[in-house]
Amino acid sequence: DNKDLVLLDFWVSPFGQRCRIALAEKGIPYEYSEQELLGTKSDLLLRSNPVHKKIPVLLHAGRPVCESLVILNYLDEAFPSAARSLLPSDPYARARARFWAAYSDKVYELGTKLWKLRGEEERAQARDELVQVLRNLDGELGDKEFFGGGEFAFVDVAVVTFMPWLPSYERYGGFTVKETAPRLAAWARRCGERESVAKSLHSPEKVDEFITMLKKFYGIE
Ligand SMILES: N[C@@H](CCC(=O)N[C@@H](CSO)C(=O)NCC(=O)O)C(=O)O
Repeated sequence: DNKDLVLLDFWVSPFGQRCRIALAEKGIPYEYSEQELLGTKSDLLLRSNPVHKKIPVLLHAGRPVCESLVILNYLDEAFPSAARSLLPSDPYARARARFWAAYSDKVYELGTKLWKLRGEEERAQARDELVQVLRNLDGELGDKEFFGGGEFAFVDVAVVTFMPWLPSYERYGGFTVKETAPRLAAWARRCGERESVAKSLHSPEKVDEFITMLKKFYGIE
């Protein structure tokens, strides 16, 4: 295995999965290092990301790169001869891709509130905001095959890892993706046919079990 590249990760993390999909798409070998997050974090993780103490962290020749989208950008720049790039070459297209990839984090941020917040009002607010985020993503995708246009690229990698979480968000939030963002739902199925995606994502059932476990862990009914 390639000691030069180590990914500190957590099996169900959509942020870590972004990196796994990018590395697979680019054909870059690396060592996967599963981290303990709910118990005692490893010294390696705490040393590598002392600011956020979060995964994913990419260790490249021992030097830590933190934040999933920063890692995706870094992979394009540090491995220019890899099988493919994820960002387009045009500066304006790159700017738009970075905007939408960063925006998609809201899916997870708001979705988490649906199962974590105790107040009915706060949950309803989070639901309404999440529905709007999904509508905006659906609008940006439009009738394109992928967010990257004709090819699966940067924004697609950023967004697709949240898809297995949506069935749980639908149930906790009381909405359907089919009605809210039908083109996004179809796009998610298309992405799931790619090997890099299929081998990195877990099933909605597994994700839902994980959420149930987290609710118990946090003592949320
Ligand atoms: N903005 C960051 C988010 C990473 C993150 O939330 N990592 C979580 C696991 S996935 O939900 C994490 O490491 N949590 C540990 C903790 O919060 O203690 C990114 O894009 O990399």
